Amino acid sequence: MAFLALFTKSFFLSAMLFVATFIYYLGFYVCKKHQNIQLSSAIVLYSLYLLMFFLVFTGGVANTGPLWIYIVAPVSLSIHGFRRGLIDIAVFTTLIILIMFIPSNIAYHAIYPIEFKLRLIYSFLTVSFLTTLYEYTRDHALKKTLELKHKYQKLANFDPLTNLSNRRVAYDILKQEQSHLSRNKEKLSILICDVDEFKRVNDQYGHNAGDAVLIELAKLFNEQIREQDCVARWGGEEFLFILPQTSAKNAAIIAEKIRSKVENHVINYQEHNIQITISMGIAQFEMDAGIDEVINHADKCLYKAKDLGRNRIQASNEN
Ligand SMILES: Nc1nc2c(ncn2[C@@H]2O[C@H](COP(=O)(O)OP(=O)(O)OP(=O)(O)O)[C@@H](O)[C@H]2O)c(=O)[nH]1
Repeated sequence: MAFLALFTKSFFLSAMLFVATFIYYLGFYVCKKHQNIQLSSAIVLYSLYLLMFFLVFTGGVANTGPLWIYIVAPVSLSIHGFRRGLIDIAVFTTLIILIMFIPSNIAYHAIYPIEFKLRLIYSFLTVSFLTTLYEYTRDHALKKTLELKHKYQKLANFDPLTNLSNRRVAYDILKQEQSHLSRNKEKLSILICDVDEFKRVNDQYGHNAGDAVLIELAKLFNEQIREQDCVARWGGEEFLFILPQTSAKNAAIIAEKIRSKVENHVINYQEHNIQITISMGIAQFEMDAGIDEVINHADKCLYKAKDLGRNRIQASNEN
């Protein structure tokens, strides 16, 4: 359009269009180079408004300048979203009306027939309304999709009963921690914890009471671990603790603290006071040991702890 205006000797219009092109490029540059999307969109949007005011004021080529104002609604709404975009459009419409209806003896501007001015405003408002409706629906659909994404992500990563990480996430964390281990030569230990005679809790108080016990245990475990540790629901009444920068010896101290905390904790469910105990198997990662191998070690220790009478911890070097 700038080149066309140049060929038709509309030098001022051509210069304005070249300036606008440069400003849009500047907006693009700010976005690309400085990742400042807010600033670049403000540059694009408000320079577009200025160009529109200029085209309506001067008439552009043969008084067709006002026909470009329809692009304002979609650009405003896509840049500033539903609410702010609507405010921008309202302010823009008011200024356009002022420019077109201002008496030409006050400011000399392009003269349009009254029918044209009114129809331009009506059609602009109709396009703005339809664009707003579209933007609202799109925004609503996007929010719903993000909500669903968040919900399914949560379902995929967390156990819905206890809100702890599930087995898959625990395995991923173990893989991650194991890779740190080979790089930093740090120690890493795990605890596998199983509720003792949990079937009895279900049989005696009901399945819902069993669920309440698991929820309370998860809370208690979370309170006992350090920031760098992780506790996950490994299976039915089994939990896995991942303890980075921790030797088996220190893991045993942590395990004993947790075991004793559970032993002395009374879980109130409806009118029942439920007391439970846990057994734990401890294993430390050796440099070239695989994850399954270490889990196997911890599992064997857990069985041993159960065999020795439950409510105890057992480390692999005590086998
Ligand atoms: N309420 C409830 N029970 C569960 C859940 N997952 C597993 N269980 C129950 O946990 C019980 C585990 O029983 P067992 O494997 O026999 O073990 P235990 O009774 O804990 O005995 P030991 O492990 O040998 O001390 C079973 O009755 C399962 O139904 C759950 O999410 N909620």
